[in-house]
Amino acid sequence: MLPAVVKLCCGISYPHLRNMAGLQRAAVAVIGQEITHLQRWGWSQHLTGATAEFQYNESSHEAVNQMKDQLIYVKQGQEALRKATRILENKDGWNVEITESNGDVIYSKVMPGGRRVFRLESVLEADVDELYDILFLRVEEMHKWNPSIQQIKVLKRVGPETVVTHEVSAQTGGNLIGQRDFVSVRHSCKHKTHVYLGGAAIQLESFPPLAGFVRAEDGPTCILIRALGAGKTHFTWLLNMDVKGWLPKSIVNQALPRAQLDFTRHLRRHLTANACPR
Ligand SMILES: CC(C)CCC[C@@H](C)[C@H]1CC[C@H]2[C@@H]3CC=C4C[C@@H](O)CC[C@]4(C)[C@H]3CC[C@]12C
Repeated sequence: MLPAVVKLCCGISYPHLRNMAGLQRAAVAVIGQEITHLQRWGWSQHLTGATAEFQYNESSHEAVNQMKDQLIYVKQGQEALRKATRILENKDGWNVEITESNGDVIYSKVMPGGRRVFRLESVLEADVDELYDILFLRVEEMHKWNPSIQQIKVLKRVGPETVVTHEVSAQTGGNLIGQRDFVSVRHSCKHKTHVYLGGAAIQLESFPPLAGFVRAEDGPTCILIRALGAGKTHFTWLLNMDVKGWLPKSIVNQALPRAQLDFTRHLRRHLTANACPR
């Protein structure tokens, strides 16, 4: 019962909870209560002190530490989403960058510190669940329909709403920036009529930059999908990327909105190819 409650509380699937002895379960219970508390009141500072008041033995130590790690990823994902939505909510300073004949518009804005971020607004012929499935649940299949991506691998499934991913962009002809790889935490927040997909670059000791690759940083970023009815959705994508490497700003600021238009074009094509006959 208890492991199930903890799993429900934090959305973490953790197989060896099932085999825990009394004291270990009690340690987990303390964390479970803490998680419930954090979820109720918002994530607060006391995450690192979550288990401090409880004495647990050696064998449960590792399990508890792993749970703490997982909580940290969830917290990072939530923070990325919060920061990215704050950028989107601030309506000041956005300029139209590109207007497409299909109605897609890309706006851009210079953030304090000088980085230009891009916001794509688009209407897609798909429902919220379908896009959630394609963009979050089947993230590893993205390279199959999007030639800008060489590979996406889920490194850690932290829970149903949070994953840690390794992404490699493709070396395509028109890509002036060159191939990049990213390690990110991706966090989703799904409701019936809207979905938030947030993400941010993270450092993983177990996954240092690969030789021959420039490790770029994506985020804080988010995609917001909103149902419009009649099988249509509004798609907002904040692209906030540090591509790293030595590149003139003008090249980067041209390539990023291009990458957004390419992405949406491939996504539309994939949606049409997958459409069920009505
Ligand atoms: C211009 C060069 C450097 C990069 C081109 C490829 C870019 C557009 C690719 C590389 C990795 C990709 C991201 C990989 C994973 C996700 C998580 C998913 O839930 C929504 C889409 C999103 C956020 C992708 C958006 C497009 C993306 C940022």
